[in-house]
Amino acid sequence: MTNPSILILAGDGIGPEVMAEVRKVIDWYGNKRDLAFDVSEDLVGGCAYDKHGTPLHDDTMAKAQEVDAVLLGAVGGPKYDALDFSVKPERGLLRLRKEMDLYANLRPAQCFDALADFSSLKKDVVAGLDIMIVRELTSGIYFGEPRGIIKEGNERVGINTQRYTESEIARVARSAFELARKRGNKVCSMEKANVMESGILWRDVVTEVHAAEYPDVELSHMYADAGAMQLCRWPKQFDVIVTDNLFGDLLSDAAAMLTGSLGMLPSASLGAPMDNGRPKALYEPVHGSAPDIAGQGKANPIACVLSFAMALRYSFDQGAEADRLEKAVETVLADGKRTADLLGEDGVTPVTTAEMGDAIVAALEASL
Ligand SMILES: NC(=O)C1=CN([C@@H]2O[C@H](COP(=O)(O)OP(=O)(O)OC[C@H]3O[C@@H](n4cnc5c(N)ncnc54)[C@H](O)[C@@H]3O)[C@@H](O)[C@H]2O)C=CC1
Ligand SMILES: CC(C)CC(=O)C(=O)O
Ligand SMILES: [Mg+2]
Repeated sequence: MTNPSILILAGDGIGPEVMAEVRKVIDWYGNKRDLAFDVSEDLVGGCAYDKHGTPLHDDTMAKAQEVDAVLLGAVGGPKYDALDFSVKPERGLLRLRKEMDLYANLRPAQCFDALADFSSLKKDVVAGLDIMIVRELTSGIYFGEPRGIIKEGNERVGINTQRYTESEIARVARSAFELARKRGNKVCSMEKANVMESGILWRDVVTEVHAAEYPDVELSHMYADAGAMQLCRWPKQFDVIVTDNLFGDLLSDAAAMLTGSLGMLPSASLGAPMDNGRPKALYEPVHGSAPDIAGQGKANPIACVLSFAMALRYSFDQGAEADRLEKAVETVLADGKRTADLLGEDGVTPVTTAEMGDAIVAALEASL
């Protein structure tokens, strides 16, 4: 039997730094759990532009379509800010998501007990928090046409289009309802049906899918601005939140801070099942390339490590090993290990990115 295949696209900025720690974890599984993966690496984002003049080479795109899972670090950075929009690093990531048809982006926000004091909210508001944001990932305003910057009279006009079809809304709604059934059985759908036609359609379709296929799941609706407020006020009222591409992007960064840091939030981007019954999948931290700390050994690798835990769960049918890895992260945090982003003012010396990765591997080892 061949090993499951993984394509690593570490990308730019802190991407390669956090991915180096995931490599340690992957190697540990190969050596200690008889869970070997065929790992290949390639370029995406600014580093791909530097080499090929495009943020995603066609060969890389083809490889991504073939493997069992893609692990991505992050893309972008100030070096590429002035590039033409068509070759910006971020466009490489958007192309991957679109062409792999990864429509359901799962962004779990869980607050580890050891970090409940550190969250930007009060301890009782976040302790035990476990919510799942399901963000639509392949449509909406990041992809809609027309788009561009045009000249109108004497001034420029920037245009983006929010566009959703019924089927795009229905399939991500189903992902959210299916997940809810395995969790707290509640879905809150967020849009702005008060001011956007796409929001009206979103609400209608989610309501129809619910009535026809998931009447056992509790469904509520919220305008996304009020949802942002409720996420900060009392996040534990939510179980699964389903929302569009733009609102999901914003709400998940906000949810990250409930857990302590943007460096804590993993994600899984899932598409339709392949021939083997597993979804097409890409796993990546929610954060970006963090140019302000890149190259300094300060990046928190936990979001990327937890993204690999999601790969173990959703792509490789290794739920128990995913639990083991999440537990290892919990142990390391309970032991007081903190990267700089998780430090308060109490004078604790931060660990480096590599030290955090080593500590996670040591905790895995101790779990045997
Ligand atoms: N999926 C991706 O590849 C994403 C790429 N980006 C790109 O990244 C670049 C920088 O964007 P920003 O808005 O600064 O967002 P960012 O997520 O890179 O950073 C925001 C803040 O969070 C901190 N941070 C992020 N990840 C961290 C980690 N693992 N450990 C410790 N601190 C961490 C950063 O130091 C920074 O202060 C841009 O080019 C942007 O387009 C942004 C978001 C997602
Ligand atoms: C490059 C952006 C589209 C990525 C982003 O901010 C995200 O997906 O969270
Ligand atoms: Mg984002």
